[in-house]
Amino acid sequence: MTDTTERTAQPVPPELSDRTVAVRADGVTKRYGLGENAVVALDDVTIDLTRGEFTAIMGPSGSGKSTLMHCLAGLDTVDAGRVFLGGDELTQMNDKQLTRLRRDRIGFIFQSFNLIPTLSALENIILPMSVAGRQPDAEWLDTVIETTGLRERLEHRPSQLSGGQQQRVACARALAGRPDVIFADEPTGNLDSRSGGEVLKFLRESVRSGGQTIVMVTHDPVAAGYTDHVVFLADGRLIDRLQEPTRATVLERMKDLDTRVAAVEKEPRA
Ligand SMILES: Nc1ncnc2c1ncn2[C@@H]1O[C@H](COP(=O)(O)OP(=O)(O)OP(=O)(O)O)[C@@H](O)[C@H]1O
Repeated sequence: MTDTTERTAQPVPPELSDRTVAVRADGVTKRYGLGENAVVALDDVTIDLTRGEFTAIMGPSGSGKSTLMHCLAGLDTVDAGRVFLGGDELTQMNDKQLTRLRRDRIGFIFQSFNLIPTLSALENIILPMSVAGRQPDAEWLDTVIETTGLRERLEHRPSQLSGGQQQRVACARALAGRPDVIFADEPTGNLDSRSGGEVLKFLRESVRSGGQTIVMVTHDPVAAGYTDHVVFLADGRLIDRLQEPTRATVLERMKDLDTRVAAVEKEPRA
């Protein structure tokens, strides 16, 4: 449950009250450094991510993908603009509230799996709930274990699992608490194409059958082809979107991206 007592009440944009928007960035700007050395990592980014969709964030290296993900997930502060998770404004929350929100309402999947080496697969899967003092929903946990194909591996430690199996543990960990949204940062970056494909199929299935909302940063057009829609960043700005992407249409759009990047770079910043 969200504690609203510690933050200043701010009007929530009315369109968020229909509950179809899972995550929203509204005019978000993020700078790193000061003065001449300042880097504008995000430049007035406005985006709505729909509940129950699988979204890919793509763009060239340094375009702001990770920064956007971190700002949307309450892992980083913004310099201007507002970020919402459902009807709750992250940019009005203090550190304690953000920690609680990330723990209770957001799942994370990282390229490097980030499993605890001394814990078994099952202990890793239920760790966020254990930390939060919550009991896993036994039926849902069983479904997650079944669909990730980990039943025979639950007692194994991460070092006893393949990369693909470790990432499936990380996926199961992210899904087990039924978060409002899962943020995945290059989840298949350390996997061979077969294991990567299995993880992506699983993520897509959790969106299609389970109604999960997933936001994934990726460089890979194949990975983006598993999603419902792709947003493209260049130089900290949102420059394009693609619905129902396939590997081919993503590749085609990426070819066009260089031209667009050149055009964006010519535009003066506000
Ligand atoms: N902590 C930081 N301090 C200073 N500059 C930063 C910091 N984090 C990111 N940046 C800069 O902000 C810009 C956007 O970085 P970001 O990591 O979001 O890009 P990205 O698209 O995720 O890149 P990549 O695909 O290479 O991971 C880059 O110019 C980067 O150098």
